[in-house]
Amino acid sequence: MRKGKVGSRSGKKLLLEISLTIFFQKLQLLDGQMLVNQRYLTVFVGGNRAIVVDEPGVTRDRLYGRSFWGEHEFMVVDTGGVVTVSKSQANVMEDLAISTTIGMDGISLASREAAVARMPSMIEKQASAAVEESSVIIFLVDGQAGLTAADVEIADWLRRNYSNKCIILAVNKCESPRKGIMQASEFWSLGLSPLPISALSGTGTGELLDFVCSGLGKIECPENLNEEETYIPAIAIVGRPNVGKSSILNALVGEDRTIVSPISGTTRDAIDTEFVGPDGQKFVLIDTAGIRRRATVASSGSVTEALSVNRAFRGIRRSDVVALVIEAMACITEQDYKIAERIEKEGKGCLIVVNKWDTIPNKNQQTATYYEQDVREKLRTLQWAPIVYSTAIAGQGVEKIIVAASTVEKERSRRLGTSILNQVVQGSFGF
Ligand SMILES: Nc1nc2c(ncn2[C@@H]2O[C@H](COP(=O)(O)OP(=O)(O)OP(=O)(O)O)[C@@H](O)[C@H]2O)c(=O)[nH]1
Repeated sequence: MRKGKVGSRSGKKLLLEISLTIFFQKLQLLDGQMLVNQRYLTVFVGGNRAIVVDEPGVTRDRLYGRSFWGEHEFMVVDTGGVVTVSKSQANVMEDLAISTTIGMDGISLASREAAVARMPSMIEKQASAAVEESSVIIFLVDGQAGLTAADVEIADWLRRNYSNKCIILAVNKCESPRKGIMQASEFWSLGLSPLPISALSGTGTGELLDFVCSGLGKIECPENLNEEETYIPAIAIVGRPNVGKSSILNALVGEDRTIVSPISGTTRDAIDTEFVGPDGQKFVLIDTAGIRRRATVASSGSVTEALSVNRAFRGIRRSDVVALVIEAMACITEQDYKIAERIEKEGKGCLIVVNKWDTIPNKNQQTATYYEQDVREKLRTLQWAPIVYSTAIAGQGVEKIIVAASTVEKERSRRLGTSILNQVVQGSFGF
């Protein structure tokens, strides 16, 4: 669904095939150049999509942003910066992962270390998936640092595996047009035509976008779709860290759309994915970062986490329905209650997902009833929200989440006649 099927913008007849990947090479990330690179993404999609922190390894999942250039519409994919991982680089990445994760996941040190060690390859898998599904690849190199061994390695890898795709070599940080030509000339040896650009000043980015558009295929799109036809309800998946939000998303879409790990704080950006439900209805699923207590986030001093939580709140605001995920064994915590309050305050539709249902021992027919009583008792603000039980790692119960979300969304958008509204307001129904 996601690939090649962007929604339409009224008045546009042609859409260009989506997917243009900008992937950052690892050395650039480790040099702390991500800030500039991310600005480059911002130049493309506008606004403030990706978390931008001058700290390596922040982006982990694939991040999609819709972009326009002239009459053309396409999707830009931002990825983590791992494409080629040598042993020494992998070690650095492990250290980074250790130093930047939240660390309240309750797993043993050995499991944690093993999970951290797997992180670079998982980020790399996400980056490769983005390259795989893209029509155009922008290979971004650093014009100020000059040609590096990693550039050569990546160019070889791209030529070997993706010669059928349009690959554009963009030499970033060429602020001065005259000097830029000199800076770029060094990269001819990669066997691709280097294009000097500056994400900072915007120099050359127009030309780059012209190249991008010429490399994209055309998709016919029906003209003048009305608002109702283009409206796609959004479901935000929110909850405390490590409750299984990403696992639910992956189980629903049937692929590793986001990285799942026992380390809490794995998801950082809010990840949007279009999804078609069993009855053909489309949804946008928004996977969000785990939300810890405000005081805990503040005392951790992590800017990345603070921004992640901010994105999660924005995810709630952008959504129509929120799936509040709680962990079965932990039952309702104070933080779950706080998140529930937030959802209620935002006026969103909601369902409660009790995930990791498999971890409850000796279940019988009464278990869900007892559980429900407890949830109702402790989450009074969401009395009206349906409850769904799931075991995301086995894909059990996840389809019920969509069914419940769809019902909530329909109820939420139901139009009431004036007379019913008057009756409600006047308290005829006992409200
Ligand atoms: N037993 C069990 N484990 C699960 C289930 N769902 C997820 N997990 C495990 O819980 C851990 C966290 O899963 P994630 O999907 O990454 O959790 P998350 O809520 O997205 O985590 P953050 O990104 O940290 O907020 C992983 O080790 C998963 O394998 C489930 O239904 N049952």
